[in-house]
Amino acid sequence: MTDLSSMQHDIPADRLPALLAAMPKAELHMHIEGSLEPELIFALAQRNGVSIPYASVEELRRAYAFTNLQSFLDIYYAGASVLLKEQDFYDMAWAYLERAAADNVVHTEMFFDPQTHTARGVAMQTVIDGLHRACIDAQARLGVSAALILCFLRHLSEEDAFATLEQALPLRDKFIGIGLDSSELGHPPEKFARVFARCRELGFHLVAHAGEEGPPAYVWSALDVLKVERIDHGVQSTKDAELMKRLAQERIPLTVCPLSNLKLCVFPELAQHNLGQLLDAGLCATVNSDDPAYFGGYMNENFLQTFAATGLTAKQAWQLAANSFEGSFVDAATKARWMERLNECFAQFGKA
Ligand SMILES: Nc1ncnc2[nH]cnc12
Ligand SMILES: [Zn+2]
Repeated sequence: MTDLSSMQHDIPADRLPALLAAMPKAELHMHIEGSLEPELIFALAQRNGVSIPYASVEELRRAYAFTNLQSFLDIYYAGASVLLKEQDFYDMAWAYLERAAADNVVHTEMFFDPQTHTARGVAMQTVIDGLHRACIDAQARLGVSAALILCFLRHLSEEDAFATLEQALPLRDKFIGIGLDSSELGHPPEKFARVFARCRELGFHLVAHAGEEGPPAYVWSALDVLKVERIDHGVQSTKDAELMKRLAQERIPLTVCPLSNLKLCVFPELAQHNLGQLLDAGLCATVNSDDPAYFGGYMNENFLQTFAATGLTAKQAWQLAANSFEGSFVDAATKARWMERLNECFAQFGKA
């Protein structure tokens, strides 16, 4: 039997960046529309004859200076306006999946925001078919398993969420879960109590953004009212000791996104990020990219920059990867296989 705890300590500090890049990992929190790179936005705008209010890729990239979540969302929704055809959704997802494979992501659960597209007259089927086809190809051609989670936009009404669910139900075999995203403050989870109850009856996995900018109370109500299985972000939970105890005891996964938190000014510096505190308290915290095209990094960049800034260790790297498998919506046998790959990777680095 391998002595894992000594193996995790035996990795020399100068090998940590290579280990972070090489270790197998799952991504549980990324918005596929947030993977649209400026170059692809321009290419799709030209292909579809859509005009965008930026003269060049550089000018668009310069606009990515955010002060909070809303300042980002305004640009993010504008960027998504170039997506019209099934092939557009496929191309966007495929570009992300290739990047994920390069970062040794073995499994990804991708959020999508159908209301952003159906409000512009794009059919639900166009959105889901394009994304789903990329997921199928990712398994076959990249060896990456990929699944979709449909998110309701919380700045819109519950009635709109119900209508969106109705439109998506004929395609229910193509997504595994339901999430809640967009402007958090002023839109508490309980606004969506009834539609989440319906999604639960239908057998979907449930997640929600909570405690990104919003208070710990939103994390409580995501758990108790919406009955979600994971909390997206959740970094504000450290302000509530009772909540921290509950999250640790129930091993509720928190899908933390360090570069997103930095770019949206949730933390003033990456060095002040509370990821280490969440791990030390025994929470099932994970690292994720959120909207990688907008926040300056995909998975490995999130790991590398966060570890460099906060001094997290190889043992914590192992814990984060293990947490990502634990928190994923796959069967136990698949999780066990990924854990073996993770341990093999650490054993290799321990020897080198
Ligand atoms: N970080 C984030 N928070 C809430 N909604 C989002 N939609 C895309 N990224 C988001
Ligand atoms: Zn998010």
